[in-house]
Amino acid sequence: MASLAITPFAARRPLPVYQNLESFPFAFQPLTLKRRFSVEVCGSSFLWWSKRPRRARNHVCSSFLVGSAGKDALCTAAGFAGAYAWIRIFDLLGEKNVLEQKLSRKLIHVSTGLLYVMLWPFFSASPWSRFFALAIPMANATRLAVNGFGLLKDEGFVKSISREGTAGELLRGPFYYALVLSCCTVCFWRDSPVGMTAIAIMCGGDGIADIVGRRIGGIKLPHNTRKSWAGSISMFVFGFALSVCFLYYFSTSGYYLVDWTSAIWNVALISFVATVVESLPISGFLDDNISVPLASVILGLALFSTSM
Ligand SMILES: Nc1ccn([C@@H]2O[C@H](COP(=O)(O)OP(=O)(O)OP(=O)(O)O)[C@@H](O)[C@H]2O)c(=O)n1
Ligand SMILES: C/C(=C\CO)CCC[C@H](C)CCC[C@H](C)CCCC(C)C
Repeated sequence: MASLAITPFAARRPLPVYQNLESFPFAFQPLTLKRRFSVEVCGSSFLWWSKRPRRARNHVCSSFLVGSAGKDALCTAAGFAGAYAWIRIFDLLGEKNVLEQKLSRKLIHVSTGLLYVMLWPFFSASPWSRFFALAIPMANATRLAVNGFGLLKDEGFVKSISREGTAGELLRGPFYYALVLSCCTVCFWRDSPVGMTAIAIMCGGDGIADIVGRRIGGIKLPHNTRKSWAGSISMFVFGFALSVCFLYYFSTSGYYLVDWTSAIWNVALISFVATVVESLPISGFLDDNISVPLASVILGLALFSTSM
């Protein structure tokens, strides 16, 4: 099994969170640092937290939670608006014939999940923040279901998300996609590399395989003549590169420490296995948006388990 690759700061040192946040490279930094004491208390470990006198603890934490709830609500609202606007842009580009429907759909597949994960560090250190983040893919899953079942008819939305322009399609690949983002948010959130690696490979890797495979094509795979070497190699390369970018992004934001030598090997192995799974002729009964993240999560749990 792999050696210690990634260690959450909280597991190593009792009070590191504000130090991590000092290297936080984003616009929300002043807001976070003003609440330094609160962040230390709630964002570190409950063990340390429970050693505080009860009255002081309640006071600090209730003010922290109220402040963080406002910040989290703002991030959730930005996510709702961002997702709506982003899909609308692709809808307009499709309408104006700037992008063909298949490419527009794949660009949405590649970009939305990656942008969603990039939003995670903007949420507060509250233990509830992941549930605020969860509201974003859940709201989009609801939008897909409502349109997919025909309860609402948003033609632009259906056109930019579906392959053939039929509403029923939204209930398959796109719906699974939103569910996978939701599950990774709840189960892994930002102090684990497992979920973000699975998302990077599902969004970036699998999406790019389609874009490159359709355009370059060329020699087909021996075990699946619908897929090409060009598609699979680009899936491996982009899945790997985007996963490494996420590890860098979240480690420099202070969520965990990375031992790069073993982390790179772990991510390469996960990307390779996910690429092999994507290449198998099984998408008729198991959608790529389930098989690829499932394989990545299982392997990620095994490889990163010593350091969780
Ligand atoms: N490893 C891969 C993956 C995809 N492709 C290309 O991308 C197309 C779409 O692949 P895929 O996404 O697996 O097909 P669908 O499931 O039909 O599409 P979607 O994921 O958009 O639902 C394939 O026909 C093929 O031309 C490829 O060449 N090599
Ligand atoms: C076409 C898709 C998958 C088919 O393989 C992707 C569907 C995307 C969903 C409709 C929208 C998902 C939105 C994200 C959860 C949030 C993005 C937020 C960000 C700020 C843009």
